[in-house]
Amino acid sequence: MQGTSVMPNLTSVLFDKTEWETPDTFNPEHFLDAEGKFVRRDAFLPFSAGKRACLGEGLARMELFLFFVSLLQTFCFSTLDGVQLSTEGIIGATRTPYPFKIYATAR
Ligand code: HEM
Repeated sequence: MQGTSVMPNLTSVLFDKTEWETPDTFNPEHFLDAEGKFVRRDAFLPFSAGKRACLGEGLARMELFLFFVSLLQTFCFSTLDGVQLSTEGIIGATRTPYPFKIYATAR
């Protein structure tokens, strides 16, 4: 009906067991082929798709790249002994990780 608000739930595709080998695990190999080269996956839609897709995608990708590359060039990150980090999160308008502690050691 005209005027109806629609909120797509991207979790259904970003954690789709028929699209991802290990959807509940941090697994960079989701984006690597057998030779270790980057592969684009159609199911990776954090910025949504179609006419109402994110207008800030280019800016967000650039900022995330600069932010994480600067951190990784400066620090080594590790977990506290015996602590296993969880990919579970707090569900709201976005999915946020539970608070966690890690070591950041200067490189
Ligand atoms: C990691 C960062 C970001 C993610 C994951 C993200 C994700 C999304 C998603 C999924 C939508 C579609 C929402 C819907 O279904 O209606 C959206 C819309 C939008 N985003 Fe982003 N976004 C990010 C950063 C940004 C930034 C940095 C800007 C602007 C500087 C931006 C501007 C917008 C705008 C204007 C829309 C509405 C587009 C429309 O409805 O026509 N976003 N974003």
